[in-house]
Amino acid sequence: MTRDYSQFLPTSGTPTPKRQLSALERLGWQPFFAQQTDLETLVATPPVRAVEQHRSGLRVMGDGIDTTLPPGPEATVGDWLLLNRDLPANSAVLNRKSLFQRRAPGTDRRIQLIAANVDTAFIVSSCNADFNIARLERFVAVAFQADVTPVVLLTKADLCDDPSEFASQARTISDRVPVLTLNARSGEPATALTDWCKPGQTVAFLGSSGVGKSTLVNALFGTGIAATAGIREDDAKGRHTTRHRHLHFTADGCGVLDTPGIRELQLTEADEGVADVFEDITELATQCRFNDCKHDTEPGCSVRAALETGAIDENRLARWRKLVAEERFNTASIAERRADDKAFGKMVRSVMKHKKR
Ligand SMILES: Nc1nc2c(ncn2[C@@H]2O[C@H](COP(=O)(O)OP(=O)(O)OP(=O)(O)O)[C@@H](O)[C@H]2O)c(=O)[nH]1
Ligand SMILES: [Zn+2]
Repeated sequence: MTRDYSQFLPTSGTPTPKRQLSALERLGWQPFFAQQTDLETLVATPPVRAVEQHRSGLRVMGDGIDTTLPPGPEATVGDWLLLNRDLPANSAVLNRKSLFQRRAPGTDRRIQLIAANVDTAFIVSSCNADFNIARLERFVAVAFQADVTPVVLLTKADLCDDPSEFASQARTISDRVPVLTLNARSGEPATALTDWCKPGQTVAFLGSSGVGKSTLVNALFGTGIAATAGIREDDAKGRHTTRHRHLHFTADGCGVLDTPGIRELQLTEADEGVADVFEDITELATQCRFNDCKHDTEPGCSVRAALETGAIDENRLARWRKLVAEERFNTASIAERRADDKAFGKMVRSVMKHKKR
């Protein structure tokens, strides 16, 4: 039998909708991964994607492959590996397009890999009291840092008199972040999210409890959920619960990442993500006279000057200060934290002083 290896090779641009996707493409195989290797290697060590993380190992799927790798590879859900059939624990991990990671709590504070190769992060909040601009900015910073495209979804638009009020607030976060309002319980998500939930794409949902993440995931899967790669578990109350990290695929071939860890991602090692969200303020800060300007009382401070002319918003500046402080604190090691304790206390007091509400 002659096998068709053309699926391994990079295609130019995005696949045309008419072409039938290969098994690998339906798992999220993209030119980015194909370009890292060659045909010979791909035949000897077929690519597989990590879809579930268990204590006992990593479940991986490929073209006609569904197996569990013993612990060994430094890999997480979403990763692409080249399966070494003789020594599965030695399977090589391909370079990642994107990566969510966090620092473990506790003393060693190791970096933990949360999810790899996510294309779009839906940052979910609701058109009600859950809506909190600072929290949204924090999630957007985490997504930027991970190299994942953030999209803000504001659910429960059907329960709110004026959803556009929430949307316009969310649009002030960054002009690089689309904002949508919707009723997650209606037919809207299936059509509103199609730009991002395309075959071969991988998406994740971030947001606090009760905002509608599970409802949105269910809407994407429709009734086809039982036919997907990973079957979801239900607890006694019939509510969907996720006990381990899990990537499952819609009938169309869009990967949906379900992980409890990703919902409460901390802001750590995310200075670039924060800088991206507050691009304007970051840019101004580079123009201050002093490199270490605290934008407080220093002469020649561009940030304060912009504040005075109304070029930047006072509340937004306060949120930036708080996010920068939070990021620094989370990223610092325990030893650094002890050493910086005094400095940090001072920084917090200074933030509080600047924060009007
Ligand atoms: N009317 C209306 N109800 C919604 C909407 N989105 C979610 N809900 C309801 O809000 C409740 C919480 O939704 P979930 O999807 O369970 O929220 P979640 O974000 O998955 O919550 P956790 O699993 O706790 O993280 C459910 O009763 C949903 O039916 C919406 O857009 N409109
Ligand atoms: Zn300054």
